[in-house]
Amino acid sequence: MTAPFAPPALPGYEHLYSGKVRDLYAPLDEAGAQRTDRLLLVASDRISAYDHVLDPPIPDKGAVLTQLSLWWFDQLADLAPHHVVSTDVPEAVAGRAVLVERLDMLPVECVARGYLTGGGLAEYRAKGEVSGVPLPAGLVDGSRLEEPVFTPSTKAPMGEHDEPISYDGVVAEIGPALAEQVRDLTVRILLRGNEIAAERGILLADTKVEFGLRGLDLAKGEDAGEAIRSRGASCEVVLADEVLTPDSSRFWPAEEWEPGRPQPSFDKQFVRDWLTSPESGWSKDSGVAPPSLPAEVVQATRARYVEAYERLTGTPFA
Ligand SMILES: Nc1ncnc(-c2cnn(Cc3cccc(F)c3)c2)c1Cl
Repeated sequence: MTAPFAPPALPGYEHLYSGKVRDLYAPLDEAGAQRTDRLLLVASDRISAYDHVLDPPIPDKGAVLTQLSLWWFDQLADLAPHHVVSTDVPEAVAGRAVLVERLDMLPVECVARGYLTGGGLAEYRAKGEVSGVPLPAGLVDGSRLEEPVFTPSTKAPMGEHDEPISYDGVVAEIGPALAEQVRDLTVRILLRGNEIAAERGILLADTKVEFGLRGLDLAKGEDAGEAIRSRGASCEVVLADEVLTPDSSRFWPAEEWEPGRPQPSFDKQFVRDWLTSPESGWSKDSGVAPPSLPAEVVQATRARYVEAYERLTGTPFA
């Protein structure tokens, strides 16, 4: 992906990969070779909407979401060990990068939904179920589910959309023990997240987490999938990537929740409203890149990220 905003070169690190809004680096050892036990996860200020990376970046978005994720890892430490090693990172990415333990990642996007919307709602409307789980009749956009439903998907190749898979598909991919463990953990993480967030006026409609294995000890050239299926059940499951951020989860302002229509996004509504207003001169089905966001939309969006962080953590964003 030729990112419009090139990720910074970081001395002592090699850039490995860039997603829409995040960049991945490998620390180098004294000989200049990639360390194989660590990664540097960098959150940029880029914001994505309607499958486009928008312009300009949102100042401090990367730092706010990194600090929020670190706070959640700490809140969830009794549920699952995590991959964070250090926040001692290069000055160029201070506050918005994390040094993490390199894990053997499970090839599953672990999604749990506490409220029905988006792709889950579409599947429900078509089939009366989501990811093979039957749901009661009469649910509408934004309906709260009795308990969160695990709706996993495969990790699509770069730039493509993840494909929903059934729970049995997850079992086939990673084995029954790990499948049950990640389903249970994903649901518990969303429940705990909502216990904490609801008190602060935020609903987490759904979330996507990723897990990696500690202790798989892949041999050179060994097939990871095979190793996971055969030895994964005796490894430690570690919560990786980012957790319960507005980029990995749908954040809704609790006081505006009203089932039966699309819910406003806590953080992205100003962007969506402007992009879909006549003022932008853009149409989301046009397939062309959206115009640059006006300064007031950028500032209002920055303020919503800071507000989410301060409400949830109870700490002023520095
Ligand atoms: N602890 C880990 N061990 C091994 N791999 C990963 C890993 C690989 N990819 N991703 C997603 C991603 C995170 C940031 C920036 C990107 F561009 C992509 C996460 C992790 Cl977090």
